[in-house]
Amino acid sequence: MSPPVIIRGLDIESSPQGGYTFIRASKGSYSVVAVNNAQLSEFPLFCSSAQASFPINMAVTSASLLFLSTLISSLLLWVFALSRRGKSILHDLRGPESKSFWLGNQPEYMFQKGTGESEFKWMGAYGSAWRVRGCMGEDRLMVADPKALQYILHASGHDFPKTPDVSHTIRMLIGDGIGCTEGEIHRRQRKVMAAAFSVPHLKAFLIQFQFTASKLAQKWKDEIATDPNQEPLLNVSEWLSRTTLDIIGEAGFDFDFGALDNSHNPVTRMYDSLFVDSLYHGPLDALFESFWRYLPKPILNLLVYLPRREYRRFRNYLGSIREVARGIVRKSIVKGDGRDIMSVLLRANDSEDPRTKLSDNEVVDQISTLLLAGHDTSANSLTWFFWELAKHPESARAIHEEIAAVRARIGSRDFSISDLEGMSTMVAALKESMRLHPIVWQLSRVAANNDVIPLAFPIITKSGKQISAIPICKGTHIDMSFCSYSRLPEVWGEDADKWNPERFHQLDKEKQISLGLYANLINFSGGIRGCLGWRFAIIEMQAIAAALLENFEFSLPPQTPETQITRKPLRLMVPMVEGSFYPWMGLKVRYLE
Ligand code: HEM
Repeated sequence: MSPPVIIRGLDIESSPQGGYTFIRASKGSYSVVAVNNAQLSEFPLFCSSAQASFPINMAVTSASLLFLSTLISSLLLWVFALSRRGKSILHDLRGPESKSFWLGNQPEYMFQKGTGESEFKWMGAYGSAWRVRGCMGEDRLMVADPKALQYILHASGHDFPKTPDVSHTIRMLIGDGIGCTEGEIHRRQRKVMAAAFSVPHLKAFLIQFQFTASKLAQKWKDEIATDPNQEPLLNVSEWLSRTTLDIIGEAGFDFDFGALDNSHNPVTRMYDSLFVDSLYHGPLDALFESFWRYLPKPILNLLVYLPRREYRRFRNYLGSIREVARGIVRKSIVKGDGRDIMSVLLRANDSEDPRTKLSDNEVVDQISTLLLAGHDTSANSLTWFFWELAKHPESARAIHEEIAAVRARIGSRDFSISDLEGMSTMVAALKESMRLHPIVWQLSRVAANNDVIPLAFPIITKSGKQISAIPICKGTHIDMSFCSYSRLPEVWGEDADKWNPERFHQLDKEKQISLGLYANLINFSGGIRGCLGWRFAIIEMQAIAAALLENFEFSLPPQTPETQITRKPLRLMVPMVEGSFYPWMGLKVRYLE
């Protein structure tokens, strides 16, 4: 009897395919117990012992056919993988051994318990660049080196596009928005969108950020007033997510999602669960997605119709968001003179050459892009910031004092951009928290040509040579490990693993290799695909942080296995406690009288 096959992500009670019913048989495996509701004796999936209702000869024939086709395809894949391995010139790079030909090292970093645990170990052993194995023996390059990242993101234009699997997953969520277009289409979309992110426009949003932040502060005061200990445990991650959804709604599209007022708001609820299915991703998903790069686009576009819960969720999400987005575009066109991002974008688009203008559908899909790119990203980054302050009360105290001093100086008016920028203790703590917790913890790219990647910090190869550049072949996959760069001792100092906001006052900027868009951090990526909303995010995060830290103090709840936070490596790095299915960052919040 062949061993049971692990199928993750299937509903236990029923499967959409052909009326099979599955039950969990043993550790993570599933067995078929009924076909079209006819009860069978239980048998592991794909096993030939379905004699209870299949005729024996039919079962044997199908099993033999299955065995033969598996053997032939395995052989073909093996030959294919070997031929690819021959082409790779990464084999002299040091890197972790892989336990599986099929999956390589992928499970060690895609499904690790805490984001970066494997990469930090590898970086310690091999330096700032190393080889990892992808699926089917593929050699991939993993880099944390600032010069290498600089070269891939900034210097090489469109020579390192996104990998097709990643691009396609993004396309399932945002349609044809800027996040998944390449080459000329990307250039065209970015030009129009950049107009909406000019500095004067963004500065005008400060009032909106402050209005929504004070609404959140009022909600928390109400929660505190009704708590018997005046110090409730709040899921800060969820509150911030609702706050930033309302902000991007108002500032982005002059649209009120009402997320802070109503947690049952359908859009908020869609976001709450959008990525939960990736919790169930397992090795088979990694293997499946590694084939995507060989599929032509028309076939890729059909994948979303596969009967998987995750894809169904993505389809429903994109359908609903496009409905909302069409309404927003209609309203902005009628209004004509709005100051929100979408209105500015529409005006910029109108004055474009008709040949390079965004089509109506492209405009609609920029809304889903901005919603996805511009809401949980800021919320998540702020969540880690408040967590760090709860762990480091001395830093929090210094910030409270700094804000109080500014308040004493300016009286009751709102903080201006220069007041916020002048809060150097708070700004340094925000940077330090972003450095320790880059929520986009890695990005993958593929080399469009044979190339040579320069390194700032030379590495030693397997054959003992010291090299300061890595030659790569066209088609090589590169995993840019943002979480590793952010802890590189050569860049951040020997205490790179530790919380030390002071470092941002002490770093020798002359010695650092200029990378990324803000404070030499890589959180916003960089170059031609760098985050368009980074200034928006910085002003937004500073405004929310100041509004909350002027009023509240954060502390950790008693630490038990149930309250221990892990940095879950989902599509974004999110806080979770073991066994939960939603982002969770429970902090005790006290009102500062
Ligand atoms: C702390 C908050 C944020 C972080 C950490 C962040 C991070 C990133 C990163 C890493 C990328 C590159 C993704 C890739 O290459 O696949 C990106 C792209 C992008 N971000 Fe952000 N982002 C943040 C906030 C925002 C906000 C608030 C907006 C809009 C209001 C925004 C809009 C965009 C857009 C439009 C792109 C696509 C750029 C392109 O492909 O050319 N982001 N962001």
